[in-house]
Amino acid sequence: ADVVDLESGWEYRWGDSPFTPEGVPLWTHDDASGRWSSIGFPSNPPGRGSQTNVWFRATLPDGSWRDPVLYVFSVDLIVEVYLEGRRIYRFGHFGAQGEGRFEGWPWHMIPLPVDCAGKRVYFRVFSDYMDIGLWGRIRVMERVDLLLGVVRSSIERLVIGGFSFLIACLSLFFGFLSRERLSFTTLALFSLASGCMVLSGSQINLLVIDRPLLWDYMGAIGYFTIPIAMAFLLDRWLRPMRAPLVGLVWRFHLFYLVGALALSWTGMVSLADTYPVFDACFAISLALLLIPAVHVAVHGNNDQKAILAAHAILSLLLLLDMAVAHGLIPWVEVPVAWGALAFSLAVVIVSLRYYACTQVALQALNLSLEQEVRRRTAALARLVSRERRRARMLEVESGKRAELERLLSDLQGCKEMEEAVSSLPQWLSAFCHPLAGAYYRLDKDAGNYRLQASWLDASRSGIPSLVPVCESAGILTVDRHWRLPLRYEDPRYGECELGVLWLRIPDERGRADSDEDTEWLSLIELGLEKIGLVLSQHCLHGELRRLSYEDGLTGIKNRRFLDDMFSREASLAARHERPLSVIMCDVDHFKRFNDTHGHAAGDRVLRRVAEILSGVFRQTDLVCRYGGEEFTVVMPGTRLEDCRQRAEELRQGIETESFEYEGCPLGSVTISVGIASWPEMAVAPEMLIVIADQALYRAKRAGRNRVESY
Ligand SMILES: Nc1nc2c(ncn2[C@@H]2O[C@H](COP(=O)(O)OP(=O)(O)OP(=O)(O)O)[C@@H](O)[C@H]2O)c(=O)[nH]1
Repeated sequence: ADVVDLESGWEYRWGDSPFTPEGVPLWTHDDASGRWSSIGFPSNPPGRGSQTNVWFRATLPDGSWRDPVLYVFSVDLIVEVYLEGRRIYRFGHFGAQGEGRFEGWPWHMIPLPVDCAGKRVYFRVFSDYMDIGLWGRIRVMERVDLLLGVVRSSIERLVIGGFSFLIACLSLFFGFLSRERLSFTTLALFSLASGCMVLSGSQINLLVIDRPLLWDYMGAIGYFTIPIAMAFLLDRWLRPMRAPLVGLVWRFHLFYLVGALALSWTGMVSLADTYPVFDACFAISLALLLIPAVHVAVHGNNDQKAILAAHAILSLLLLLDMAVAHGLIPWVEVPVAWGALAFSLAVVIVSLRYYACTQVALQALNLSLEQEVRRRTAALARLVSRERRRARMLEVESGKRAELERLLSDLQGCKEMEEAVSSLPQWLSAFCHPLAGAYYRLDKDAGNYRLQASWLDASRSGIPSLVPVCESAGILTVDRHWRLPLRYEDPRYGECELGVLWLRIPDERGRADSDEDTEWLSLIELGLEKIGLVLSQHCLHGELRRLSYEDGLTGIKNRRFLDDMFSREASLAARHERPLSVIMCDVDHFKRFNDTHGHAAGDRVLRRVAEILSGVFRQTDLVCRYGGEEFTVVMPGTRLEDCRQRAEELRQGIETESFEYEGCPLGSVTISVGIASWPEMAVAPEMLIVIADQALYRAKRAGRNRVESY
């Protein structure tokens, strides 16, 4: 069908037509050509002055239409259309003076009769806006074609607007996820604004909701918000640099948005009038933002550069649209929607990139978290098993300590060192359990250690029966074994080694430096140390005992020893009915000897007599110095006759001995001997010493150098 542009052959006439009482405008009948002036396009005729009313007329073209309509892109501001004196269309309400209010900038579909060709159509226009008249395209066409065209032209805006809304949601979503929350929220605001702007300009809107002003408000909100979002984003990107001008721009535009909407909503100003002011401010703002934007474009990251490029495209398109709207360049439909699309695509790219980065970061985080969890779980397991081991070890340790205390008290209860030492192997095997091992005792003469005990499967782990002497006083690790010496203090020889303990290092660890090994080692070391102390004690006691029983001059036992031992020997003899004899002997005229040869020579004689005594009697006989030059011999199991014989041997031995002192002969000495035997001579063995002493007295009185019995 025909589509004919009606963009020439127009005439205009300032002012408003008078009307007949029937409402017919007289100017539609008045063909006074002189009052009408021709104009290329029915918009902003010259010589407006303060005029708010103007009429336009044109002759409708020829064409074949079934349902023709006149399509007008836009009108400033309200309009009535007349054909043959009859009003065929009205937008807005004209008052009695031909005045009216702004009611939006919709597109217009003015129905025409089928035979409209060649007829004059009149436009009555009112505008107190800076522009007056028709705007954009004016066409005569088939109604269906117009509607199809409207739908077709709207699809682009609907898609781009919808896309912008989607992007706004996406940006909000990323805003919640991202640390750059405010930047993404601003991008969302920007997308929302451009979406509103694009959608509000879609012509199909009026077919859905025929409220032009509503759509214009929506458009204004979107349009006025764009510089706010733009400047706010720049302000954030420029931080920490101070850019007070940028902050001022977005604050001003926010103030303008709220103020303009509030004023037009309350009717104090026309929404249409807020546009030119905004356009001027927007242009200035764009100029002000140019330098900061260039700074960000140079120094910013790729995301910022992409967003800025989209901003630049949208801003240029908006400036172009502005120039068209204010008649600075001829009318052309500026594809502002494409600017919004460019911006939305930039946001999509940034979001996708951010999403990809987030995914990578999330994966890395996930991985590191998993690793951290694994590491902590392992550490926890290690801690738990260590604590378990420690608890077990503590239990073992307290058991071992109690065991050690028992052993130490047992050891202390022993009378002699040897008794204590003999119980050690068995005890050590119990104390060292569950560690397999062996105990060796040092054989100094042979120069090696002899195996005393081995326990658990120690013998299978290659414990030899002999090991060589090692001088080390500390713990050694030898062939998967610990070697721990058992040492004690001997008052005569200093620190001595009694033996060594060999312990097999537990297989499951195989190391000597783990915590548990260290615990074991220190526990056993402590045990050996304490045992060493008790042994040292025994050794010291033995030495003290030896010293208290020994005669300092002759080295044989003294009177104290005799006193201690004699009662025991007497009881044993009585219990076992075993004979017992006692010899008491005394050097004759020793005073004289001393006086003659000196005390030192006397000492020498006494020492030699003691040696002879020790040589004459059996090991089991007790040879003691009774005091001064008097000696006693206790002979368990010896009858009187044997005793007498021995005493005689002794007497003769002394008599025949040639004493000398420092190479000088001292001559000979004699001894007097008294003997007593049980059961031959006494009722009870305890009486023997007294009886022997009396026999000695008798020998002295009988002339000395003789053996006498009681
Ligand atoms: N050199 C020396 N002399 C001693 C020791 N102990 C005692 N004597 C002396 O032995 C002498 C004992 O003298 P007496 O008890 O009178 O007896 P005695 O002279 O041997 O005369 P009889 O026993 O009667 O034969 C004293 O002079 C003591 O000083 C000693 O350890 N060394």
